[in-house]
This record gives sequence, structure tokens and C-alpha cells, in this order.
Amino acid sequence: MAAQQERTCDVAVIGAGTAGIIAEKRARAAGAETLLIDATFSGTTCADVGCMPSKLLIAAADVAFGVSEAECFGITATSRIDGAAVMQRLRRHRDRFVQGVRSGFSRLPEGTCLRGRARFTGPDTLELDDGTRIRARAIVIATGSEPAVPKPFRALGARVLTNRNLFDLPDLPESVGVIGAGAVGIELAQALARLGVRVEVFDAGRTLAGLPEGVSAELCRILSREFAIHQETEPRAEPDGEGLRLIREGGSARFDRLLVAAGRPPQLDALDLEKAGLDLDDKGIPRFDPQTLQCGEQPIFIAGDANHERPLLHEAADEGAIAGENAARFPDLAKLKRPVPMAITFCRPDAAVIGTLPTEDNGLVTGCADYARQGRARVMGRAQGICEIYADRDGGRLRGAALCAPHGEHLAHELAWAISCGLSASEMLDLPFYHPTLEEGLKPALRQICELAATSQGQRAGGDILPGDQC
Ligand SMILES: Cc1cc2nc3c(=O)[nH]c(=O)nc-3n(C[C@H](O)[C@H](O)[C@H](O)COP(=O)(O)OP(=O)(O)OC[C@H]3O[C@@H](n4cnc5c(N)ncnc54)[C@H](O)[C@@H]3O)c2cc1C
Ligand SMILES: NC(=O)c1ccc[n+]([C@@H]2O[C@H](COP(=O)([O-])OP(=O)(O)OC[C@H]3O[C@@H](n4cnc5c(N)ncnc54)[C@H](O)[C@@H]3O)[C@@H](O)[C@H]2O)c1
Repeated sequence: MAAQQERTCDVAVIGAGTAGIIAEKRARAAGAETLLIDATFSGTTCADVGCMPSKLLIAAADVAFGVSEAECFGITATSRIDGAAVMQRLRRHRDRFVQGVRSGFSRLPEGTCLRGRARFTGPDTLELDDGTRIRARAIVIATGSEPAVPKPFRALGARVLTNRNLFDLPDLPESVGVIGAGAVGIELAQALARLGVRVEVFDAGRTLAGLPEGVSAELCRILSREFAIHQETEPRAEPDGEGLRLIREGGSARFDRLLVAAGRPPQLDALDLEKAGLDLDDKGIPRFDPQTLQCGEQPIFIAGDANHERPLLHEAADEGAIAGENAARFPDLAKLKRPVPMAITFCRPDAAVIGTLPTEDNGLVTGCADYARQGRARVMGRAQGICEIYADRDGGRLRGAALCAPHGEHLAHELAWAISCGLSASEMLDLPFYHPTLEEGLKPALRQICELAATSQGQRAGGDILPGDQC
């Protein structure tokens, strides 16, 4: 990856995260000569500081929580959480995921990888911080996003944690204040709390993890048994010895560390986008076509968190593929068939938002399932949560869902797949539902939709009485 002074290529990809790696691969497969540029080649946000380490922390928290709940099954168990060992296991696995990505870089054709921070000097030219100049027929922007640290917290220095440094802590802190109740804040707050850290969450908004109000209120009620959640508040912070104090109307609390999970704006500032002649929106993001990923009429494409459309891993991968292919075949552009939107937050119970939510004028009806009485959930000692399913009043075709329910990640997929297939509630009721499963718990919501839409409840209408339904 030696620095060079002048390079030309068909397609230059800025950013070697998930979107960029896939964009480069697809462009090369389409016959383009490619360059993959990255400031660090750290091995993707997902593997290094995002999806994978956060799920490793949650996996440890699940084990600790299982032990703490064992007594209700008649099992006596005690746990001692060794925070240093928890973090060591996390890093051991995280580092393997990262190593897997990095070894992929070394298998790319010689000279493809260029290390450096890129910025535009014209619509088809880039310059790296070491002075290397690049001319490309087409350019893919795949620069990802970065955690926002609101100004009032910046003076706290090393007391501030984000997803960038949390997973490198040698041990678990005793107490953490969390700013932000989005997916990052909620997942990490609960995992830390279950691992014995004293946690409180503070959010400026009224809802958790992007959920609609009713489901958010239910999730908040459930999570509040484990840690405090303060909504509609923007606390200020001041240093307090080695730790900090969060101050808001009605009180203050001291914490060892502050985890800031206050959103992830795209990383575009350093790119000098104005030199590329792109039309930018009020947040400085290039206007682009979500199907082709093209920015305006230029041979420039934007994929993954950088475009802020759907900042999720599977979307970054899809977008990278189409952006890379279109960059190679410009101006003959392919269109991405966008999947049904689906966002899962891996708290317990899992939370998810899928497809279209009801508004005052989109004619959707809501069926609701309650997991507090559901048979399998009770068997598992996990009987809590709800699932709302949204469907057309006319015909009962499924359009969306929101849930917080045990093993909700799987329910979310099943609902997203049913919506993708264009099923109605009565058609979904005609599919096989094994007993006793959490999937059965969706039936009351589907039946309610059939009633509201005045459609048949499917061939097996009234044919099953499930344990849990009636007690
Ligand atoms: C804590 C956490 C947990 C998450 N969990 C999940 C999850 O469970 N499921 C899920 O679907 N999503 C999850 N996400 C979101 C997911 O990780 C992202 O959507 C995804 O990784 C974005 O990939 P990307 O390719 O767009 O960006 P990245 O992987 O961030 O890649 C961007 C790259 O661009 C490089 N770069 C930036 N600017 C420049 C420049 N000027 N010049 C050169 N290089 C540059 C950076 O060095 C970086 O390597 C999580 C995110 C976080 C933070
Ligand atoms: N399981 C997953 O798929 C997963 C997990 C983590 C992250 N992600 C992705 O990462 C993205 C970013 O996640 P995130 O949680 O950082 O951002 P987010 O935008 O979803 O949530 C940020 C929250 O911080 C609050 N906030 C902002 N400034 C504040 C302040 N000063 N005081 C109090 N509250 C404040 C906002 O009200 C908001 O609720 C998500 O949208 C998601 O796409 C996905």
C-alpha cells in the first residue's frame, strides 16, 4: 500500500467498510480497474467497533442474566462477573472478525488498496493527505458515519466513551451514564446493566430505539425494571473527580464514565464535496437516487452510512453492490430493488420496526399481540412485550410491524418476509404455525386485522386454542 503520486483508474472507492469493500468487488467483477482508499483499513465499523463487539457484550450479558433468573426455574446458581475477563473474551472474538476482514484486503490485486484520507479536488479527481492524486472515471463515496459527541460533553475528555473506545476498556466501569436511547444506547445500556454496571439512560426524545409510541412505552416499562430511563431530557455534564456528574431539572447523578450514543452523522466533512460539484441537502449530504445510488447526474455514487438513508449493515452491503456495479457501467445504471425496511435493536426483549407504520391518512389498521400471556414465552420465563402488526384496511395486506418481544429478531424476519411476499393477514394465518412457539403469539394480531379488514381468518379460523390464550 505504498503512497504514489499519480494514479488513474475506472472506479475509485473511498472507504473500506462494508459498503466500500463490496462496491470495489462488484466494480472489479464488472471489469473495472479499481482503487480502494481508506484512512486506516481498520477492518470495518461492523467488525471492529459496531455490530460484532456490541453483540459480544450482549452475549455475555445474556449469560449473566440467565444465572440471575435461574431461581424462578428452581435452580440455584450464583454468578461472579469478572469484567476484565468479559472484555478479554469480547476482544478475542472481535479481533478474529477484524482479522478476517483485513486478510481480505491483502488478497486484492496488487496496488488496489491505497492508504490515506481522500478529498475531492474536482468531480473526477481526488487527493490523499500524502499528496497522491487520483483520477477516476467514477467514484463511490462509502465513508460511513461517526458517533456525534454533543458540545457540552466534549470538555469531559477521557471520561467520555463512544462505540469507538468502549470495547477497548480493560475492565467494566462501576457506573455509566448513557446519552441517547437509540439502538446503540439501549443495547449497550442493558448489556452493561446486566453485567453489574450501574446505568442510567438520558434521551432528549420521547421514544426508544425508533419505535412507535405504544411499543416504545411498553419497552420502556420493561427495561425500567433493570435501569433508569429518563426521557425528554438533555442533561448537562461537569467533571466530578475522576468521574462526572450529569445534571438535569430535578436532580443530578454521578457516574464513572459517560457513554455518548447520540446519533451517527455521516463522515463527509473531510471530503470537500463542494469541489465535486454535488448538490447537497441541508445536512450536507449529497442528494442521490436511492435506487441507483447516483448523486445528481454525476458519475459519483454514495453507499452505506455515508448517505444516512438506512444506516444498517445489510443495507450498506446492498447499496455497496449496486453503487460499485453502477460506477463500473456508468452511464447505463441498474436499479436496486430496496428490501422492506427492517431495524432490530438487540435488547431483551428484542425491539424491531418493519415496513410502513400507520399515519392518520394511510388507511392502515393495527392488530396487537400480547406476549405477557403467551404460552411459549411463559414456559421460557420471558412472558413480556407486545407486537403490533399494520395492514391495509381494505383487504388486510400486511404493510408493517413494530414489536418488543422475546426472540423478536426472528419474529421481525418472519414479518418482514411475509410483507415482502405481499401476504395478507388471512394468508399468513394459513401458513403452518408449529406449537408451542413464539410465532403462534402473532396469531391474535393477525386475527384482529382480519376482523378490522372484514376478511376471512383463513382456513383454520377458530381451530386452535393455545395454552396461555385463555389464562
Ligand atoms: C455500536 C454499533 C452497533 C451496531 N450494530 C448493528 C447491528 O447489530 N446490525 C446492523 O445492521 N447494523 C449495526 N450497526 C450499524 C452498522 O455497523 C453500519 O451500518 C455499517 O457498519 C456501515 O458500514 P459502512 O461501510 O457504511 O461504513 P464503515 O464500515 O464505517 O466504513 C467507512 C470507512 O470509510 C473510511 N473513511 C471515512 N472517511 C474517509 C476518507 N475521507 N478517506 C478515506 N477513508 C475514509 C473509514 O476509515 C472507514 O473504514 C451498528 C453500529 C454501531 C456503531
Ligand atoms: N441493532 C442494530 O441494528 C443497531 C445497533 C446499533 C446501531 N445501529 C445503527 O446505528 C444508528 C445510530 O444509532 P444511535 O443509537 O447512535 O443513534 P440514534 O440517532 O438512533 O439515537 C440517538 C438518540 O440520542 C438522543 N440524543 C441526541 N443528543 C442528545 C442529547 N444531547 N441529550 C440526550 N439525548 C440525545 C436522540 O434523541 C436519539 O434518541 C442507528 O440508527 C442504527 O441504524 C443499529
